[in-house]
Amino acid sequence: MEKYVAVESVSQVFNTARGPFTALDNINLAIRKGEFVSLIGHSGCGKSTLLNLIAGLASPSAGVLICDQREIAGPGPDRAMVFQNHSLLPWFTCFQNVYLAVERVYGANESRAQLRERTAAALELVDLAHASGKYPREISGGMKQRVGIARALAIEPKVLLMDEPFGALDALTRAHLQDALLRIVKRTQSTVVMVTHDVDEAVLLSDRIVMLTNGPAATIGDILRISLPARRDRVALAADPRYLQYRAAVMAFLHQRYSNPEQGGRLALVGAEQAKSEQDCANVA
Ligand SMILES: Nc1ncnc2c1ncn2[C@@H]1O[C@H](COP(=O)(O)OP(=O)(O)OP(=O)(O)O)[C@@H](O)[C@H]1O
Repeated sequence: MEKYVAVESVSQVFNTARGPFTALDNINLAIRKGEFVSLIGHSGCGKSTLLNLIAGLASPSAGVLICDQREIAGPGPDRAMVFQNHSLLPWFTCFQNVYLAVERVYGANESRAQLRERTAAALELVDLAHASGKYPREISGGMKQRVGIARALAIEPKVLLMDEPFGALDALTRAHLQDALLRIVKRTQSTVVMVTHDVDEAVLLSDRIVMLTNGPAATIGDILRISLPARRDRVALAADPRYLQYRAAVMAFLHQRYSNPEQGGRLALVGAEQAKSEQDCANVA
């Protein structure tokens, strides 16, 4: 497998008032170009910490992270982040918010007309050309989030990093944006790493789901490869036995092998055999 993003023996220890806190312990993950990978795990297990390391917003305590054969040593235009909170500048229009990012990356080498063209194309990609002159306060939460995605895509990052991008949205808007994201990344062939809490979202969008164990010292507990057609129709998938099987496997990991730490701590590993037999039952049901 041609690895494009690589996380090699990465650990992250934070210095806290109560001493060192190991958030991540020995994470190894290789992601190929164009792959869509979701990170899932209970609250506080270290998903954002891992995403921030790939973004270059923090350095690991141990190990190395690589993007396109270069060590990640800080943030760069090859990796763009979309946050749960869209973080748009309220005094700028949608167009200006996207333009600002485009100018920062391409301003030195391209004319203003080219920068405007890039900005308009990105807004078009998320179906927001009609709202480009509006201010963030004048548009809905889902539209703001789409501007955030346009801003990230406009700089043509090699890797799109998303931290619960649809977490704050209602179910219908979320479904609409998930479908839009699937279409967009198919068109742009972007490599995507997305943090999510939503099992259905993970199965619908991902090529692989990386499941993290509970912290502290979280590590990768399991990786599930999703072999579903690239063009995924949520309505058809809802009754697809493979979809239900993948869903059950993630649920078994989250609720049996590693249940919520806030509801009883790190439970004993149920074991692959039991998880598998439960998964088989779910398949039959
Ligand atoms: N700067 C920091 N200093 C100390 N501890 C930190 C720091 N950042 C994160 N942590 C701790 O590391 C662990 C992982 O945090 P992280 O935010 O990555 O989890 P998460 O899986 O993204 O959680 P959530 O799903 O709730 O957003 C948590 O216990 C958190 O308290």
